[in-house]
Amino acid sequence: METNNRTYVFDFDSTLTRVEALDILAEITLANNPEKHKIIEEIQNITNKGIDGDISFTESLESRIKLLNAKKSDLNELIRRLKRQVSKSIEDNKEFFETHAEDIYVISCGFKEFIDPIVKDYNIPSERVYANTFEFDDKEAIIGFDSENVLSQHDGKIDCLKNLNLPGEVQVIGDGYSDYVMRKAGIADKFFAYTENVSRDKAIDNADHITPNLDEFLYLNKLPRKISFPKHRIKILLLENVHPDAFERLTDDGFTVETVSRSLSEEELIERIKDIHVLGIRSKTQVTQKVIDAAEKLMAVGAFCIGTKQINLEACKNKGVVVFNAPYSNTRSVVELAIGEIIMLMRSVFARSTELHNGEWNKTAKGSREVRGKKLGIVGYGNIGKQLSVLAESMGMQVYYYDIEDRLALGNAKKCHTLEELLSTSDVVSLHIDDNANNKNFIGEEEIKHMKDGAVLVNLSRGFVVDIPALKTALESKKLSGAAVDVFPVEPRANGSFVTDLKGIPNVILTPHVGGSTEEAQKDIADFVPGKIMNYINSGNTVDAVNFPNIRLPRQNNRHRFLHIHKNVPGIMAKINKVVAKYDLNLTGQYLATDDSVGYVIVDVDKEYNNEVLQALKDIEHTIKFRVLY
Ligand SMILES: NC(=O)C1=CN([C@@H]2O[C@H](COP(=O)(O)OP(=O)(O)OC[C@H]3O[C@@H](n4cnc5c(N)ncnc54)[C@H](O)[C@@H]3O)[C@@H](O)[C@H]2O)C=CC1
Ligand SMILES: O=C(O)CCC(=O)C(=O)O
Repeated sequence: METNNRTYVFDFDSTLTRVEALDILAEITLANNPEKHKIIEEIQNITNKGIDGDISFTESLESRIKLLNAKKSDLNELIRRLKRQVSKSIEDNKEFFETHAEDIYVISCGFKEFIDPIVKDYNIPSERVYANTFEFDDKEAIIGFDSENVLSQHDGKIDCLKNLNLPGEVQVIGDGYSDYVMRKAGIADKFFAYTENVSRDKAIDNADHITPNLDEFLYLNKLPRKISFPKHRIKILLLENVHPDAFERLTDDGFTVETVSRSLSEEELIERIKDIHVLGIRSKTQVTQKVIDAAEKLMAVGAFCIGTKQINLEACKNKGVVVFNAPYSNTRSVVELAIGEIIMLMRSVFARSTELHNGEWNKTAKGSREVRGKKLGIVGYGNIGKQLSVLAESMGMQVYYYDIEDRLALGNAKKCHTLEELLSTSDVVSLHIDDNANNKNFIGEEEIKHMKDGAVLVNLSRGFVVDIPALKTALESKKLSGAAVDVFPVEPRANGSFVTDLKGIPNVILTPHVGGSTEEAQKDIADFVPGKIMNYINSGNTVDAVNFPNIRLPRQNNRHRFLHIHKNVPGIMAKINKVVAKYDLNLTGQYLATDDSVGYVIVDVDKEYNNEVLQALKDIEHTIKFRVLY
């Protein structure tokens, strides 16, 4: 048990629990009442007016009890429900209620009948719970409350706290103005507006501190807590119109998230990145060395797409910034677009459609071919190439593929040993190679020469892979009968005007890099990437990181976890262990993952440790980043 000459006075409803208990009681008692919603709304209005001090509390209590029409037996169900509705950060920090049991009080205008059983689980005995009590009739119906209790009176909390005459500094934690009044009256020393469940302007405006959860309260008071750094202090910036689900997932987990619908220029990003802990981007934002140099707090970058060429992965690694992407989420979307475009090109549908848009009826079979039995050449037999192979074959196409790596053929696909072999065989060539810089101008004049006359080319990989002037010439000379291009060597940062040399050429389908832009893909990415980010920030896991040693860590309870990222030079592990030995830490786990340039050590220790150990670990030469998780 610890004490520091301070007492903590907690409100109950919407502070220790996520809800107002009488609202829940109303849901129980009015379950079968046809007027249920109307009555509950009325009760909530009365509750809010009482909390904000707009009507007298006694008046609010009387009116609500009348509307509730509750019985003693309803309280059992209420207690059962409230146990499941304890505020998340209160639940997470149960240890605080154990270590400071002597210093914690509850002063509430709710009722002891349901507060006592809930807070008992948090080590707060009935003697330290100050609240109202119900009055029952002989049939055990709730008919009123003990009107002698000061807490049934307007601003009753003031008298209640005054009567307690608590020693030392008194801190009040609550969501309402009726909690603040104790501070206003000069009986409490500090008022913390607790906004985890509800944000009330009158409380916030008057608070000494606003605490979005108990973590922040404990952090401000330098008290032991479940996580070392409150999550809402971790700032996440999501650019480029990342799907709103990502915002929701990350904010639900407690992070502070900002979104910008477009990509930022290097200068803009340098300015914004300074106080950002996690950056989320898609394919347009360039995370350069200069950006990383300016990123003082950056811990992770999430690429909400497959490609990571836009990120200087080495610069990130050297700064201890872990990068994640979504390698699978949008692959099916790209494949479906490729299939659609192959059919459209082979049938010259866009040419016919454009003519008709311009008022020309041109019913012809010329330049219109089935895909059945045609040869599809897939360049890059990775996650996308392979799926395309399966779908194309199911439409009756003969599939050929070429890859620099050994890739197993799916179905009846045939492997080509050279690019030339594939190009000279295929009626359709579809590019699905990765975004590495060596693939610049991968398809140019020479390669096009090897293609069959009248073949079509589909590029949904990266813009720089195709030499655009060479493609333009081939299309204009009719060497190629069509092309579909989704990606361009230079793409704009935001939606707006855009010009390409391929504009206006018949049977050329142009799309603004939308291969992976489907609702399904974006939703899946918005689930996948935040999951990886949260896993790293919350527990140190680097599984699936693209630039960092991958490590899957076991879950830990009642332990502290130190994360140490350092340059991979000899002797660091020994130095870490020297610190561990010097401060007599009781290790419960130690993990190490390295690559050529960085080492990542995770140290799990028992509850107690000397704070000096943190500085000692930070001070180890070649340390890149160090943080304590919990
Ligand atoms: N248009 C869009 O919206 C989207 C485009 N993409 C792009 O699609 C491309 C493919 O993505 P995934 O299939 O997921 O990648 P992946 O990494 O799974 O597969 C790429 C394959 O290309 C092969 N490869 C690389 N260079 C090659 C070369 N010079 N010659 C032959 N094979 C080569 C690799 O060995 C690998 O098997 C990437 O460039 C990605 O950025 C991905 C998603 C959406
Ligand atoms: O739509 C996006 O954000 C980029 C898609 C893409 O090219 C990728 O995932 O690599």
